[in-house]
Amino acid sequence: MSTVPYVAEKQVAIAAVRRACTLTASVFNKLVKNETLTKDDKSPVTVGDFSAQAVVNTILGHAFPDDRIVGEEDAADMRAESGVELRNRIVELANETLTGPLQPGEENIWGLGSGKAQTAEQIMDVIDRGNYDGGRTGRFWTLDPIDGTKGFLRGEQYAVCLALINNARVELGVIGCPNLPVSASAPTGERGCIFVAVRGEGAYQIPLSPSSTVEPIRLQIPDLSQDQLNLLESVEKAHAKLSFNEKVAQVLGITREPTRMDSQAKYCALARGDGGVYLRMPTGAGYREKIWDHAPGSVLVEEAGGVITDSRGQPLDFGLGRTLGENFGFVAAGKKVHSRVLEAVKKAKEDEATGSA
Ligand SMILES: Nc1ncnc2c1ncn2[C@@H]1O[C@H](COP(=O)(O)O)[C@@H](O)[C@H]1OP(=O)(O)O
Ligand SMILES: [Mg+2]
Ligand SMILES: [Mg+2]
Ligand SMILES: [Mg+2]
Repeated sequence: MSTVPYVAEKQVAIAAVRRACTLTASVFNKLVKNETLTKDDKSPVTVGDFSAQAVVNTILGHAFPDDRIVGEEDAADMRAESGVELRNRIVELANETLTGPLQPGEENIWGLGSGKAQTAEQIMDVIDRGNYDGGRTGRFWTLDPIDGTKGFLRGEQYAVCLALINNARVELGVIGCPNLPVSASAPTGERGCIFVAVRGEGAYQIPLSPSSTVEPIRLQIPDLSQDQLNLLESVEKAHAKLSFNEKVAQVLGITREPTRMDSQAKYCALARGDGGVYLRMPTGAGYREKIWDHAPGSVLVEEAGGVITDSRGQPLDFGLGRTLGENFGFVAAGKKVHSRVLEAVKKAKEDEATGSA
């Protein structure tokens, strides 16, 4: 008799992402000026990022005490003498979310709905449980508490992203998108969805609200016709070489405008057929992509029948540590389109090298 893998992990991951999404959505409406910091790499981080990491790590810690976590944030700024205000706000937000009443689907998750608040020290320690370095062997989670912080700050797309990796293979991915329309055909309609994939078990879209009775939707990347095809790409010019995307689109004969969207919501859009190709090329500034920025998206795309590789067609390696190593960019698409895109990238690179474009 075969058993369905990762049932408990999936339930816990969905509950954790749901709670974190409730937190980030409410923080957005209340954010004030000094609640956003600039990190050493010049990227922004908000009280929402820290407290969402505290919430997810706490839930994972209760459910799977031996599991390690590779999380984007750490508590160093909160521990600094100047960080008192920041710390108090994050502790308040995290406790508010963790002590909220038990939701459907959380019945077996110990520690939730207990009403028991954590101390500041405990919150900082639990955020720092995300300091694991990753690697080739063993089991660990990756967490990006707010992916696309710039999109979050603009009130646009962002995502809470969680994945489980075992021996360098992504086994489970859960992506919460509080601002993503439930259906691309109703862009001004209801917003908020979660995307879930377990290796070998398919990719699904489920409602963000735990009390919704809407059934999961199985996702399969459709075979898009040439005139339906377009590129999914970053909003931020510093994150991806958008001028190169334009050349690739030309080579492919794509006529539709690209869809620009922050965060791993791009992988979710691809998985449900809202756009045919996610192309992310390095800007040349030496940025190394992080495993938490692609782990859940990669399993989602693969389980929706698609393919994800670097721009040379090589598989992504999640066993190298916190980063994906040397950055050759990413190509994700349905099977047939993917090989065409790799050819087009090659051609655009050659044209660039010979100056013929
Ligand atoms: N210089 C950079 N180049 C590429 N990606 C970056 C850079 N700085 C931050 N990022 C990360 O890129 C992702 C956003 O990409 P996109 O613009 O396509 O949404 C985020 O994970 C963001 O981190 P963060 O999680 O802090 O927002
Ligand atoms: Mg960040
Ligand atoms: Mg990110
Ligand atoms: Mg982030």
